[in-house]
Amino acid sequence: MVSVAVRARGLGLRYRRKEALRDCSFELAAGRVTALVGANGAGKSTLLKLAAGLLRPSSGEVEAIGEVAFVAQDKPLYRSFTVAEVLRFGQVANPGWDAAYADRLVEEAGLARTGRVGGLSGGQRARLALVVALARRPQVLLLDEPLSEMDPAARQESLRAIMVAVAENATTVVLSSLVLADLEGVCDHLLLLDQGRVRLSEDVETLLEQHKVVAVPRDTDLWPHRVVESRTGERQLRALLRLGGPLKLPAEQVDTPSLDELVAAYLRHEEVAA
Ligand SMILES: Nc1ncnc2c1ncn2[C@@H]1O[C@H](COP(=O)(O)OP(=O)(O)OP(=O)(O)O)[C@@H](O)[C@H]1O
Repeated sequence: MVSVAVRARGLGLRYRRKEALRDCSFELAAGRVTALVGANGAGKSTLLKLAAGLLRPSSGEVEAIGEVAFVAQDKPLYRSFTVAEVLRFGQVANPGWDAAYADRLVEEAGLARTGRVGGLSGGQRARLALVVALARRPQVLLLDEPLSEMDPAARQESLRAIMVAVAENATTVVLSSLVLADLEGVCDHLLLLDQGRVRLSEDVETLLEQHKVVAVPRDTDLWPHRVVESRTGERQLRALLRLGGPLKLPAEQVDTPSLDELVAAYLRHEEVAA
């Protein structure tokens, strides 16, 4: 049986006037990497803060099992501290701190120990925040747009560090991102938020298997498949389908979408009520 590391049931959060999350239910398996995606304002940060215990739900509940580390979008670190001081503070504040691992990660990130946080670039600060989170050896690692300010090399290295942590400690990772291309091949699970609701919470492999892009004559009957998105030309119909059974089309009319394309199509199209 798969053990669950993060579980939400009927989770809702209302900021004064704004309902940021509504009736969200999902389960994330331990040791998996979840990409949390959605448009600006969809509720990603709110969901992570709730899972980290920094906000209290207005309704329902969310539970993360074990030691949780959360890195917020603005990567809060004391600007007047040096990198070495940040690490020392991390050690004092966290009983599970792995100092040797922290040193190694700082070295890999090329961060000078004597440099002050205030003098780091946004991307370097993001890497340091990630080091601090990883060095706590948490069971659940919640990262709010961890890669957004990093250059491509730093993104790759940070993702690698996260993947090593997952492999070594079976860490459960949830990371939000607006750019999915980075996460393709890294995430096992997709949690897609749409205006505060869970639109998809599924295994990435299953999602990719169950969606196809087809280019067919206009009058083709697509039943029993569900059309996520379609574009009709003069004679052709191009559609992203969620399969409702075997797809009986010639191979040249069928393509597999990338995860990025799939998510973009879902985000462009609001759910049509059944
Ligand atoms: N402190 C707050 N007070 C009032 N409304 C808020 C607050 N924080 C967020 N919101 C609103 O709640 C909704 C969800 O915000 P949230 O930051 O969770 O979205 P997000 O998906 O993380 O967005 P982004 O991709 O832009 O970071 C938005 O409409 C936002 O304006």
